[in-house]
Amino acid sequence: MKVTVVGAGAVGASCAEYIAIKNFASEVVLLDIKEGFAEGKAMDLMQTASLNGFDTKITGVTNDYSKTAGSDICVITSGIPRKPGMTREELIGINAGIVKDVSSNLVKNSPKTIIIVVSNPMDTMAYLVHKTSGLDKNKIIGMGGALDSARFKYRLAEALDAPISDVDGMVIGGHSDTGMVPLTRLATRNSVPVSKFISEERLNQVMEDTKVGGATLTKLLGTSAWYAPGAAVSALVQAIACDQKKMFPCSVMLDGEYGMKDICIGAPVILGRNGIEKIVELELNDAEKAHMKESAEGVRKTNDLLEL
Ligand SMILES: NC(=O)c1ccc[n+]([C@@H]2O[C@H](COP(=O)([O-])OP(=O)(O)OC[C@H]3O[C@@H](n4cnc5c(N)ncnc54)[C@H](O)[C@@H]3O)[C@@H](O)[C@H]2O)c1
Ligand SMILES: O=C(O)C[C@H](O)C(=O)O
Repeated sequence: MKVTVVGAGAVGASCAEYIAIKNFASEVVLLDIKEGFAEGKAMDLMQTASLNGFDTKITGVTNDYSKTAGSDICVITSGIPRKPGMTREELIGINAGIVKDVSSNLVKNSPKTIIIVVSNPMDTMAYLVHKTSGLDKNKIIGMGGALDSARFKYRLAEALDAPISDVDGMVIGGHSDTGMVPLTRLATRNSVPVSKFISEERLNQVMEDTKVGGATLTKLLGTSAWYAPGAAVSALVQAIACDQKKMFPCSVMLDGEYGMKDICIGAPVILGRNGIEKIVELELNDAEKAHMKESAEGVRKTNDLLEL
């Protein structure tokens, strides 16, 4: 199993590290445009192998796509992150060109690859890869919901004063400060709806804190987060590589599901060796449907800025 990660920055390196530590891939190629940077990150990570007990071979390359040939899975993290006060959507001007070039180079060298898009604004970047790469739709996956759901569970556990392993919940919709749809109605603590334990007001607070999860970290860190994003990407890569048939909310091209077409937006999917093996349609209530519709309008507005 060969995995390429483009962008050896904060998220790319974190993702490569988690993939290696989980020890399921034979090879991870880190590629960056900055001279020597990916080589340095790869060497540093390889020097943790004997300490962390993994056999995955990590190599770094400067913009040499021939070294990515035959990748089963490629992850795109190249591009700029936001600074405090910015939205993800403001990154489109720089990141769209980068993502388009990178995905075209990846597909040229690995025509059968599955691509996981991470660069922001992620739903629009996933849409761009759908429109320009020629890959089948099951092979293009946007990572956002897995991270947002992890943050949702963190906030739920905090509100419930419970261990995170006790809680379950999912965030669908767009990966943006206003577009996320945390499904509070379906969130549980050991199968019991969380509304049994906390007030509606507290649950609304959990929802709002979840939606601005990325912005909160960006304000604290001065740039956007990388540990949980890297872990979320590695979980998707593992689900595909190990054919786990696990369910994650991912940005997926819809064709009638959730009443939408021609849009990439977060919805639960089953991930396995073929990438997106199924889109799971949940029965949403009217408020959730309205929230999803509003979220989609926001994503479409950003998609309209693309020069396709
Ligand atoms: N979808 C998500 O949930 C999620 C989570 C976190 C970050 N992100 C996004 O991921 C992206 C990367 O974030 P980061 O914190 O790792 O940024 P970073 O600046 O640390 O790393 C980005 C790397 O991309 C490289 N790069 C730029 N152009 C390139 C090109 N054409 N080819 C190859 N490499 C190139 C840069 O040299 C840099 O090393 C940002 O757009 C950020 O918003 C998304
Ligand atoms: O918040 C960001 O800009 C980065 C990423 O999308 C995140 O949610 O951490």
